[in-house]
Amino acid sequence: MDLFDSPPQTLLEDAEGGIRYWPGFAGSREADVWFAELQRLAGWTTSRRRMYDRVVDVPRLLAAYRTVALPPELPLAAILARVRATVPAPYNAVGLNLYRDGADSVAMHNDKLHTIVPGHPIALLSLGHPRRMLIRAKAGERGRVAVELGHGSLLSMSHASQLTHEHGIPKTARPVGPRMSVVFRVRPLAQLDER
Ligand SMILES: O=C(O)CCC(=O)C(=O)O
Ligand SMILES: [Fe+2]
Repeated sequence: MDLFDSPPQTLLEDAEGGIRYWPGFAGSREADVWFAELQRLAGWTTSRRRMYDRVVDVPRLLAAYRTVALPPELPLAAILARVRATVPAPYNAVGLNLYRDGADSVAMHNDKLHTIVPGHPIALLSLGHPRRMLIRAKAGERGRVAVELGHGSLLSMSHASQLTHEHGIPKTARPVGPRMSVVFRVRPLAQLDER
């Protein structure tokens, strides 16, 4: 069977496709090129967030585009076409995260519900050094799944899964190189500029 026809691993089942993982979504040479171009050319920014009574740096770099205005020097249109062929949806926004080293992370969360349209998935391409994602039920037994998001892999998460589960990329003390995620979402029109 061709690598690109490989079926996904199902990490969570629900009525909307659950959470699925394609380890070999992109070939490693192609993923190398995407990583290098995005690292060099995307409009990376730092951000600050209120955490309780403090304002802290978001521990990763961010970039965001609407799919109707993708900069032509970035490989995002090609990536989007490939992602849509595997996880079809009318994606209108792409957010990029760059984890510079093991100190960069994203805390356990679900994607903000007012910024994603019900019924549509979130599709997440990973590039660069593998990092572990934890997925945990919000209630009940709180069973936990860990998935090592490899270079060139794709993860899809249903909208429904954002109601029942949290996900995050914990910091790691292991020496790790940079890792990027390229996250396609269907945003409500009024929320297109929100991350
Ligand atoms: O980088 C990742 O794999 C996760 C990013 C994420 O959860 C988000 O951007 O909401
Ligand atoms: Fe998320």
